[in-house]
Amino acid sequence: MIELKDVVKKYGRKEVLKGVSFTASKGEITCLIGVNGVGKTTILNAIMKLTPIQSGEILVDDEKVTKETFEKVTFIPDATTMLPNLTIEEAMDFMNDFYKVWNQKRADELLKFFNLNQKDKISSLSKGNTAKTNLLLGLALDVDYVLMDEPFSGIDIFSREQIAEVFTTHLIEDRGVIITTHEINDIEHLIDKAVLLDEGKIYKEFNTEEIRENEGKSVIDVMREVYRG
Ligand SMILES: Nc1ncnc2c1ncn2[C@@H]1O[C@H](COP(=O)(O)OP(=O)(O)OP(=O)(O)O)[C@@H](O)[C@H]1O
Repeated sequence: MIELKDVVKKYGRKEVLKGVSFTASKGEITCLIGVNGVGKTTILNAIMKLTPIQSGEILVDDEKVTKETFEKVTFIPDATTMLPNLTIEEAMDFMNDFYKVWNQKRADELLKFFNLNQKDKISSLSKGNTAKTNLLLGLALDVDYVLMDEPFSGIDIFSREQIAEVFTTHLIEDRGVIITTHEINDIEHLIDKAVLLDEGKIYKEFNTEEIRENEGKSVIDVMREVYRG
């Protein structure tokens, strides 16, 4: 389980996270939801220690984040291009050399799943194929937790559907996923838990199936209540 306990993050004097606490379990897809600038990416960066926090705690499987944690967690950034000068094949070789948790079999399956051509240079890929390549390079690591920042950002409906489909396959397996997205429609039916952020705090955290069954509400219904008052 990934656990944030009362995390406070400031950029200069601006307090972006004002005591954020939530958990994300293995085997579940947890979706961070909130308007632009609320701090979703900051949370993912803080989990990866890419940005320091002022107070609070972040635990992975009950332990503080250390270098070893990164054999358990991978971060798939938004559509920015990783390793632009390489072909997809060269990027996979690079990952293979760099990470002992690289799983070539799963990489080959993902290549096929996303219909990518491994001879293509990454800098020449469309935005949708760049996002798919980023997902391939992240999901082919044998780690327990996957953090994804806006995997659907700026890409067409068909690519979004294909990316959403990967969540329903064995390629995700029983890993824990934390995802940020504004495209809730694409994955509403796939997420297990929603964490709604507002003004630097968790406004609401709920199990999507429970709220569907008990209150007959979708994630979007709850978002409307929260953000539109
Ligand atoms: N490196 C930085 N230096 C200063 N301020 C920053 C930095 N990174 C983010 N911020 C600010 O922190 C706030 C939260 O940013 P963050 O990117 O985490 O939001 P977000 O919820 O992911 O937004 P979006 O939905 O637009 O991606 C914003 O006001 C942003 O301007």
